[in-house]
Amino acid sequence: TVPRSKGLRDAEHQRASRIPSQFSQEERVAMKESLKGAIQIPTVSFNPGEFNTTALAEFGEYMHKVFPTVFRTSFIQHEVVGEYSHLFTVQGSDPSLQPYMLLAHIDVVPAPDQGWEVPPFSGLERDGFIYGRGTLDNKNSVMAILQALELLLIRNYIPRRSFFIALGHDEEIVAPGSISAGVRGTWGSEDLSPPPGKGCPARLHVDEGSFILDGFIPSLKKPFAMVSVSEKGSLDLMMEVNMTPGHSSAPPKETSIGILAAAVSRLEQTPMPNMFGSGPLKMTLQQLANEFSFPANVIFNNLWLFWPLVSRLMERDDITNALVRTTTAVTMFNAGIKVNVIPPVAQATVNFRIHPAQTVQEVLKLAKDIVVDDRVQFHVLEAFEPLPVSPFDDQALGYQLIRQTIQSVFPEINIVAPGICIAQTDSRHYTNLTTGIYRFNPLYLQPQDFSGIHGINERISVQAFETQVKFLFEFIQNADTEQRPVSHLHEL
Ligand SMILES: CCCCCCCC/C=C\CCCCCCCC(=O)N[C@@H](CCCCN)C(=O)O
Ligand SMILES: [Zn+2]
Ligand SMILES: [Zn+2]
Repeated sequence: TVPRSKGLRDAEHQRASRIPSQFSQEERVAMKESLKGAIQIPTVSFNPGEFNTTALAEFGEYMHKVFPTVFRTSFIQHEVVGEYSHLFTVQGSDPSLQPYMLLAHIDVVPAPDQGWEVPPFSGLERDGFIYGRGTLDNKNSVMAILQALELLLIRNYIPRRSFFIALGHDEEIVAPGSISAGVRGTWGSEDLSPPPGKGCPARLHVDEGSFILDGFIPSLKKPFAMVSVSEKGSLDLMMEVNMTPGHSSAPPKETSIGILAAAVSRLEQTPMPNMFGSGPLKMTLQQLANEFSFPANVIFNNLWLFWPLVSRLMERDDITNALVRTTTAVTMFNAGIKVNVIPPVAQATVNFRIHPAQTVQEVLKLAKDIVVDDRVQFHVLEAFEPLPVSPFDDQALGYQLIRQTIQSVFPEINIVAPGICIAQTDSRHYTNLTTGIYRFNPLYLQPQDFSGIHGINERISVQAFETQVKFLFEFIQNADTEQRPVSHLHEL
């Protein structure tokens, strides 16, 4: 008999053992209530070492409560890393298939009540939406990943391809990333060959960091899925001015506050150079070109000619501006001790998000050339270079698995394009483990929803969360393909 080709057997196997992503009404109610319960636990991380440890510990217990099957399944190992992060190793039946990793984070940024329609840690449901800090960033992913696994296990699913679930508790702060530090510690930070029994380090990661984008580009009426194959770098720069304190009845010409305020103002008034055309954005727009209406489709199909116009148009909106340049955000200003005392010190912190065509050092030098005042001291608090571009061609297993799952769960979406994440994710800690790092949240996002991330009235629709669970339910099964990742060397 002629042996079946591996591919055919693989496809047949996939079809034969496929578990349909249909959930009972009871399961659908339970999953939304589980998300609400997660939102109600205030796992806020403030600054390095400043976490709500009570809430983080409570969240660990909560996961055991709502996902009992995950925790009692023999082929799933659960480890607590760095006291409050969680690493699940799901052992597949075919050890020859290289594993992958699903990343999400438990911690959230603070959320003062002011401006919220409902209390930010209430998890209240209104008009089909669940409100709360973390509903988009990023407890939705924590809960959707574990929920999908729980539902698969209840249906007697056994994975062929091993995978890891890494749930960090310090993603939102300046930190080495305990879960990734813990994982590197377990797997060996430089050595890609793992210790015995730990399984190969994951060859692809899927994390937060992009969405199905709807309404972000004028004249692009249709939503499209952008899978972030890279992410901007970051530079947290603290600027400081020190002066001799004194009586405010005889003030100097300039105080430390005045000097620093002028420096900060110069930074804000002098945007970093527009780098349109160097980085993934041009690729994203070229893939979208035919989705635009006339005359935009002509413009985006001829960027060689129209790029100056496009780069100027993209500057107009805060979000698309973040795609064409290194952004400058003055986020903290602390100074003064008393109304009648000349302030001895003034400090301001600037958060730069670095375009892939620039480096930390280049941005630091540009900032100094803009401030141009020797009385202002520069202190780098944290810095990360822009990440390399992950492969996204037909051979890129991770990208193709995401694309395949998008097309099955969101059949109405006909464009999946690679792009760049304008924010940072924990995936930046894993660049020494894999080149296949992808950032995608299977949710529709409109500009007004983006303002909820780290802002007020962050919310997710019940339907969107259920679809996110469905996506992961499908993705985990799609990953059971026998296809093997191909090592890539990729230049944009
Ligand atoms: C051409 C199409 C237009 C693209 C429009 C992009 C719209 C924005 C989409 C996604 C942005 C990702 C936001 C969600 C992830 C945020 C993760 C986060 O908050 N990370 C923190 C990490 C902080 C680490 C300590 N420094 C952050 O970036 O601040
Ligand atoms: Zn996040
Ligand atoms: Zn965040």
